[in-house]
Amino acid sequence: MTKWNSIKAIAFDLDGTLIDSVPDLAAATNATLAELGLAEVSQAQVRSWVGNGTQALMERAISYALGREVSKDELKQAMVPFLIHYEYHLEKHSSLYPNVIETLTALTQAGFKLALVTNKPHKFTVPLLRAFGLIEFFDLVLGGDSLAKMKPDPLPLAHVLATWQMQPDELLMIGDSKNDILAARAAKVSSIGLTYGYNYGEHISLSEPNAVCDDLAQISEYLPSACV
Ligand SMILES: O=C(O)COP(=O)(O)O
Ligand SMILES: [Mg+2]
Repeated sequence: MTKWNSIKAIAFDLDGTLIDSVPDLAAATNATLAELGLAEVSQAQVRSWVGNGTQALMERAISYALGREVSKDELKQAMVPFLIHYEYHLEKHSSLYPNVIETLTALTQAGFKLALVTNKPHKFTVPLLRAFGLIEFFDLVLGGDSLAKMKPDPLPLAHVLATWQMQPDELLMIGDSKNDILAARAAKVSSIGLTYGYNYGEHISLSEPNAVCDDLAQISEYLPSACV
């Protein structure tokens, strides 16, 4: 098995990688749709719409419920209740995937620096990380609105590299979505795709990450046992 001996830092995606957040995203989506007098959608539908931030999720949900495109104004109005509902639901029915704490603990102890690079708005990311006891693992947390562009743009990963004064071959991106893999490729960073998360209903291997894992614990097989 190839080991990436140059890796010193790892950028983790959040939704579908560390936390199964769809139950709460679906609850907030449906509470918003109900306020707008629209029919509920299923968790499976929400799962296929997650990936480009909360605004894109709401746009997809309302457009599905209305059966037509959503205007900028309609979306802006819908985001007001959605943000309130998501703040309320946030972690209530979400859960950690297997081996998350164990893997992050082992990586930290081995000396890797960890960044969290999500498309979720920053104001939800930090409380969610806190609620699941993850915040202390990360030296840098970037939300989808922290910079001018979100994944699949390479900007967030370029920001991590610049902040830590690292070369692309020293960083590894781990995520469940094509947005993570495309962002990594564009930043010339290697990536591992996870099969258990959300990827618009597509298998992550179709996005051609450098490796594919079914469980987060498997990523250590690709890394040196200690970061020197
Ligand atoms: O908020 C989203 O749509 C996806 O978030 P993620 O980048 O952590 O998967
Ligand atoms: Mg994700």
